Amino acid sequence: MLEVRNLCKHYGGVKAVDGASFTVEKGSITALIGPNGAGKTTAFNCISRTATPSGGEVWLDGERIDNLRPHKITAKGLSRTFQISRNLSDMTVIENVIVQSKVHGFGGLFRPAMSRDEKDKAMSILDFLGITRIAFEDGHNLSYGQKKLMDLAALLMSDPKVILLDEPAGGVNPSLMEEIVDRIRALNEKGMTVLIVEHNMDLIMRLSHKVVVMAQGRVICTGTPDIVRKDAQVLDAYLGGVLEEEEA
Ligand SMILES: Nc1ncnc2c1ncn2[C@@H]1O[C@H](COP(=O)(O)OP(=O)(O)OP(=O)(O)O)[C@@H](O)[C@H]1O
Repeated sequence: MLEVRNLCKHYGGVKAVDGASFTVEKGSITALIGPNGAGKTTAFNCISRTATPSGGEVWLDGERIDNLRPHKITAKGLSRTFQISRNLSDMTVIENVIVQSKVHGFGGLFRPAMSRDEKDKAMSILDFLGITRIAFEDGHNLSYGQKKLMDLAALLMSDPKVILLDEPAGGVNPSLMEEIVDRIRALNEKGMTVLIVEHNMDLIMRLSHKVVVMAQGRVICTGTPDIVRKDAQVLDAYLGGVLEEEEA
């Protein structure tokens, strides 16, 4: 469904992404993992076109999308969240959800005129995510985890086919993390394809069907969580320390 071919992004002399290729199969939960600075977020930025790739191609459902503007990519069915919540704190949750979905997070200096349909849709998404109780809370009253759920709600407003989640459980308390995992799984069961960047190995190993490991801008291993866990190169580059810590 999503195919990344030889993707490159250079910042001056820094090869943030250096010829990365991988695919995300339709209906899968695919994880993109790797040590800090491996190029995961940059790859996300290039796929969603919030950064311009220096080279390579991105294909969605057989159509090349790396030359499209971000809102066109959203319209084709690909949406993403950001590592840092883009919460517009002077608005309520429901306003945030609607505004973010309209302006892709780069505007929103006004209170939105919300149509009845938009409100109904936003409320049903908040209901699905289990957060209707905070629909009319001000953004600045939310916990970090609730903001993550709000971002997820905003992303679902565009009816995406594939979603890119950048550290959805980062900094979230364990019980809310379980809720987020549960909701991602429920979305996937409804047919949503998911690409996820996350540092929490336990979450990745439980949730994903396939894992793509990046290091220094390149893909060094791809496989099921079990295969990736045992790959010598991955252990060497990254997982060794993490898994040894977990097993200790
Ligand atoms: N705008 C930028 N300008 C210059 N260098 C950048 C920029 N964005 C990223 N980099 C560099 O590119 C490399 C990859 O960064 P990136 O944030 O994509 O890694 P990551 O795998 O997402 O890391 P983390 O897990 O810490 O979020 C790093 O060396 C980073 O310093």
